[in-house]
Amino acid sequence: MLATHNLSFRYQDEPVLHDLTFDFSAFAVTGIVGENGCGKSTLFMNLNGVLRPQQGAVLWQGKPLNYSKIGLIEHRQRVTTVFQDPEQQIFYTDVDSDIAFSLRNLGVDESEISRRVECAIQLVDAQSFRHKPIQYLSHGQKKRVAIAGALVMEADYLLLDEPTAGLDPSGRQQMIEIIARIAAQGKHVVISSHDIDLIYEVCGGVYVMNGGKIIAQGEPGVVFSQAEMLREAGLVQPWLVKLHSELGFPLCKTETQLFNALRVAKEA
Ligand SMILES: Nc1ncnc2c1ncn2[C@@H]1O[C@H](COP(=O)(O)OP(=O)(O)OP(=O)(O)O)[C@@H](O)[C@H]1O
Repeated sequence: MLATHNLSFRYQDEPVLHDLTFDFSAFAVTGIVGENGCGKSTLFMNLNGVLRPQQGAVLWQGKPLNYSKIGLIEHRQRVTTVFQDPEQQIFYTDVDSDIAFSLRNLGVDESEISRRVECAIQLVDAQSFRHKPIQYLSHGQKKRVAIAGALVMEADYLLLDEPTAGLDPSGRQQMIEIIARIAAQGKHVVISSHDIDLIYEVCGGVYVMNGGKIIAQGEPGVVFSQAEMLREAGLVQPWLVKLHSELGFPLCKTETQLFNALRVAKEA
């Protein structure tokens, strides 16, 4: 449903994205990895219609995005974005009002707003801090509020820009669980990150970007086995893939799976 076709974008004289063809419908969770400055955030702003490509197109159901005011309002109800810095998306001092902001702007009925806010709060596990003023929340909690604010749109696609940036290990683990819960609800999630371990663990498909181009795509275990390609893109292999390719450990998606496999092998 959400895709791009030969999309190229430049800021004034600086070309940033080159001839990008993505299909984000094949997997529940798709990852885009690349080093700082390779164009991930610029791509997201093209995908949600904030920026418009000079060549090629963003496609919805195979048709080029309609950039009229109405077209963009419709598009943003199908594709919502959560940016890296939650402060950019926080407008109120209380959690519930902040999460409801976009729906109130759209004039959605108050009982429907309450229903959607409750669902979003459950999904991001925000029950324990929903009554605290937002300014007292931790960075990780603010990120979860920003995600809830996107989830209430009940869009088909959620774009997450660097969802684990600035999170401690337990916040990171909670984010992984939240992404899994969102995907289990039948939504598509697209994650842009240079946290390659995250992308390896949660994504069904992955694109590697370098210098605004796609240099590899496919199943994460296969793509991330190409150590030389990743080095050229300024990335390192996920540690679980490295253990497999360099030391012959079983290829596992998560640390838990690896420990279980090693325990079984030890007992055998
Ligand atoms: N508003 C802008 N005007 C001009 N150049 C910009 C603008 N925003 C980004 N750029 C440039 O576009 C390139 C891609 O930036 P972008 O933020 O999309 O990369 P990124 O992969 O998201 O980086 P990071 O991982 O650091 O967030 C960089 O060279 C950046 O300097």
